Amino acid sequence: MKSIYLTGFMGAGKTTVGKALGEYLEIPIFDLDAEIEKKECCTIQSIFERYGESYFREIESAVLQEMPTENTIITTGGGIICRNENRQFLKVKGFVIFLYASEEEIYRRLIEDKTRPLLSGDKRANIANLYNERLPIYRESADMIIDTTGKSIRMIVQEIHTCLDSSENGQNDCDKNI
Ligand SMILES: Nc1ncnc2c1ncn2[C@@H]1O[C@H](COP(=O)(O)OP(=O)(O)O)[C@@H](O)[C@H]1O
Ligand SMILES: O=C(O)C1=C[C@@H](OP(=O)(O)O)[C@@H](O)[C@H](O)C1
Ligand SMILES: [Mg+2]
Repeated sequence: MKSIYLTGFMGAGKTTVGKALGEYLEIPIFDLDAEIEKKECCTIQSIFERYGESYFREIESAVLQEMPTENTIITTGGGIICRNENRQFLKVKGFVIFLYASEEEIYRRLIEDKTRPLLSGDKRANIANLYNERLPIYRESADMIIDTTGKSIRMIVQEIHTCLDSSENGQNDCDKNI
């Protein structure tokens, strides 16, 4: 089985859902941000502060390509789809599940968050700008779309499981209209 890559905006629940999905399906799971922090011995915030976003993006692409491409769940950072190189990699190597959440829900989930450098300052405006810019790209690069808005982690995991089963049987009609 090709590895499953969870994509979506910051706060969509990629890291949280990925961990629960890995436990449920008994598949190993890697979180790209956690792998980057391990490799750099530094938090994501410090990497942005010290070296800037473009350095972070270089490391992110390199780490993406180091991850197993079979039988693994990879939870990506929200910006993975910004680079064409990464989109091509995901398209060829993986099965991409876009975790959607409404902009309002993203804001609610991240209202207290201080760990995401791209949201520092005017959080509402930063979310709105990036969200509108990225939404079509998440959609286009997805093999499956799951709406997480208002759903518990358990519900999302079960929905993904059901959708993966129907996709194996040649059907994939999960939340195509988002
Ligand atoms: N379905 C959900 N419902 C409510 N809160 C959620 C849900 N999924 C994630 N969260 C919360 O949103 C925040 C961001 O989740 P996280 O997994 O780090 O998202 P991502 O990795 O996509 O940025 C965390 O506080 C997490 O507990
Ligand atoms: O959307 C982005 O550009 C980013 C998302 C973050 O990961 P999460 O999506 O897990 O928050 C992290 O990779 C970094 O702060 C940049
Ligand atoms: Mg994450």
